Amino acid sequence: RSGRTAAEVRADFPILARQVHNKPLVYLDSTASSQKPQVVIEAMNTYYQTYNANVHRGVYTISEEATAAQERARVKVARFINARHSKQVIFTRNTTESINLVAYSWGNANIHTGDLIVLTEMEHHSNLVPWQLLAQRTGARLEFVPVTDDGLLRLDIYQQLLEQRPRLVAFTHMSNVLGTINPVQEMIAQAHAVEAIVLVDGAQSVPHLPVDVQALDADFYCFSAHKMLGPTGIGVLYGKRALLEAMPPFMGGGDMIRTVKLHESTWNDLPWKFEAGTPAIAEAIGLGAAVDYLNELGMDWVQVHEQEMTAYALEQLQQVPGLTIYGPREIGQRGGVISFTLGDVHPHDLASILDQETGVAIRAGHHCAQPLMERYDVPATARASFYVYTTKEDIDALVQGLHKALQIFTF
Ligand SMILES: Cc1ncc(COP(=O)(O)O)c(CN[C@@H](CS)C(=O)O)c1O
Repeated sequence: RSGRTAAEVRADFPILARQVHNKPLVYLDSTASSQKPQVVIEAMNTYYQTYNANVHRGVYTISEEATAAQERARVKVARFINARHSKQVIFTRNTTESINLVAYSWGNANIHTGDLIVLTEMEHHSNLVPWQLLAQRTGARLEFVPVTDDGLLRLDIYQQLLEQRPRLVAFTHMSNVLGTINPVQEMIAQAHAVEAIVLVDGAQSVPHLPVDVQALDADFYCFSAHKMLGPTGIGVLYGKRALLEAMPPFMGGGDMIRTVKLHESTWNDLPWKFEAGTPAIAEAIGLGAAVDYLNELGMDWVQVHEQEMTAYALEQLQQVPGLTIYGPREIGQRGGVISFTLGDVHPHDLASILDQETGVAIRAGHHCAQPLMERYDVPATARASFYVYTTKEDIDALVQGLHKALQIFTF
């Protein structure tokens, strides 16, 4: 919708004017954390400079302004994912905490010995370990949907697992390693047909794709501000109202209560029942500014831009000798995350050379997805990822860097 070019967008991100090792910074690790536009930085500074106060409690102007700003941010987030009501938007610290909140609050109350939880082989540790801990606490069992050689879920096996009537199904909307975009709407409908509850890990989808939680009919949907142009320290748990109303609090403390006696307390309404203590106020305001920025660009623009960058990158990378790409080749089946290996060059060495020789920043490692590394029999991969500020010149710099690394490592 915006019609702006990535080159124009780049000017909004102060850090992208940086040099590293006397070369322009080429930031290709937005999957780990995105960069921040000036308007997000300014929104947070303005809060600290002109209306810094605690929320919900003060009966003075700047506290009322801070409270209003935080709740405006919540409404913006609710509209951004098309939640029916902003009460369904719980502010957490990050995707990891959002998933843990569901595993402890909904899980402890609803998962029992012998119950089945279905996950997939491509999950991030944050959407795997909380369920392992829940299974250990309750005696539930985990089953996993495998991934094909080119990074797609085995939906036939997903169907078979659903026949065992799991209580809970949890999967990522987009893989942070393979870039695979899963058919979540269809997977949710199939899980609901056997009365399973579905949690979607949206850490890599909300920043990059239009997400409509009502159309998807997700029961829980989780994501982080720092991956979508916002600050670290704040994330979101979206949940269906009836589920959130029925769930016991996750953490106890100030704000999440209605009345407190020495021996027992009653709880506040949604969303505050799940927001104990002083919230991340500046971060909520920053997230609100990030949502405004993305709405200005339009998520359709974001998705199309990233598809263009991904198509160009796949085309260029495939010409690098000895380079192996992991994940779907079809642009419609993947987002702007490309994991790859370059011959037998260790990804860590490759990332260091790229940083030192060309100013290119990519991720190297297991990307908090060790089971997926095992599935592809690699100790680690290199990973390049794209966002609203990525240009073809960035990708050219990466490819030139890879050729330079080949020279260094093959003589
Ligand atoms: C699919 C997916 N699910 C959960 C998380 C966790 O997000 P937090 O904001 O850290 O809680 C991430 C964050 N993945 C980063 C850090 S490992 C990456 O470099 O891939 C993710 O990609």
